[in-house]
Amino acid sequence: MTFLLDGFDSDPGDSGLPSSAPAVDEALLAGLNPQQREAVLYRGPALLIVAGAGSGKTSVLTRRIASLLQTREAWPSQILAITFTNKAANEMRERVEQLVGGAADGMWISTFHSACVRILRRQAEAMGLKSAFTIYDSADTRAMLKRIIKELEVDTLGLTVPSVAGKISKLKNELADVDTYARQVNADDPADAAFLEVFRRYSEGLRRANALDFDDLIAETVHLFRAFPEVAALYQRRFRHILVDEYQDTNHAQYALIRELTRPVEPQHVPADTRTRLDANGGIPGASLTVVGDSDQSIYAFRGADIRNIVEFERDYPEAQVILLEQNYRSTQNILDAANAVIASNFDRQEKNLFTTAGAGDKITGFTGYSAYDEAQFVADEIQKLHEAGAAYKDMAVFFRVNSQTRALEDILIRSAIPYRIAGAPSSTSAPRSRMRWPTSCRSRTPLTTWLCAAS
Ligand SMILES: Nc1ncnc2c1ncn2[C@@H]1O[C@H](COP(=O)(O)OP(=O)(O)OP(=O)(O)O)[C@@H](O)[C@H]1O
Repeated sequence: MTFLLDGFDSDPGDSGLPSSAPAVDEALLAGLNPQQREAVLYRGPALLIVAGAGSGKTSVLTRRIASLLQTREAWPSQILAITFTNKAANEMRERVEQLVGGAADGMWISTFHSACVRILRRQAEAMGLKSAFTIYDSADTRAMLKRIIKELEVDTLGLTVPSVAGKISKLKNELADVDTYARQVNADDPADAAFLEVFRRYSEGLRRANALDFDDLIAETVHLFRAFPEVAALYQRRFRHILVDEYQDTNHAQYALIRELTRPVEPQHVPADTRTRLDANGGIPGASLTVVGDSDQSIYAFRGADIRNIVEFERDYPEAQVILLEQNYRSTQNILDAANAVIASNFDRQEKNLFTTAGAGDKITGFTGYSAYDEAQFVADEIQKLHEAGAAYKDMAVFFRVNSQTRALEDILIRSAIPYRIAGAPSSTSAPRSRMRWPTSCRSRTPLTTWLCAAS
């Protein structure tokens, strides 16, 4: 087996982890508050930046990366920055490039999934896969599961495509495969036994198709590193600075991946000609890890995010430095006080108190309506008032807890001829509206509802 990677065993300067502040160009630090500045400049094995909403974490992360490049503490290829979305990765790359220009070329700024795809394509052979493996998206997964459930006729046991897909995803995010699950399953329970068989056939189907699903990308990379320490060592040697954004939303597999990547390189995996500083045992110290997050902003618990990853960071990395970013640059103090009061009752959180120098601002208005339509009418009236006072519609936003709540507001906005756009969810108006909105009236068949039903 041959392993190919970019040249990286020649650090710029000393590759160790200096603990004193580096000589960073002051222009890069311009405008930062003292905590942000410390978060950019701190050097050590592990750093947790607890960043409240709107506290400038993106500015800090990008400047931290830029400072590593500018001071030549790292080659671009030695930096791995992980974000949660491709959009965030592109934005971060652009912002780093604005700060250091072409010096950012060759740096890995990507999502967990993209980074794992790159690693797996290079090392696929070790996994018994062809490097041109296919990636199954959720539609491919659903199609295969639908076929398997039908073949096995297990829908009668309550196994649906979404429930099975969700359970398989959860297991993979916990790094459990078919064999691990088989050991813990209750074989006397027909539904459990059926699920195990579906999971088994699904895994075999993926392998026959030389395919991996989204969750496999991360789990298989972890398995690869654990099964082939020499492969893990390649990436441990390569990435000397690992930065992870939105750490509160990492699941167990993502957490395990970061743990593998930040392990020290064992002496037997250190090339004889390395110019990297070695530790007392002749190995290479683990990569420097920076994570940014906020337990109060965790939003992915439903898909396996484990808030303990951030809350227990200091246990996992005992030498970690913790820096709190509490100054908010987006909101007024009244809004922050309300937010602080709400998040104060979150469990498992790092204590912090958001503040601003922007002043108290307007008071918050609370309104309790009698119905969803009552609430929606209130919102629409407020929008009209603001608009008449000179505010542009595009500068206003309405937030919802669940997508289904858009329906009442959309109805009222349409009626009031207020232009709007739904972000992040399908518009409820694309659903068969009259049938869903007037089911009772349709049965009563007044002339108006008859027409509405006919139009649906
Ligand atoms: N030191 C600072 N002085 C003035 N403005 C700042 C400072 N730091 C950040 N900001 C501004 O605060 C806003 C939020 O910054 P940024 O987007 O980096 O924050 P964030 O923590 O990533 O936000 P969120 O997590 O809520 O998305 C931006 O408009 C940014 O320009």
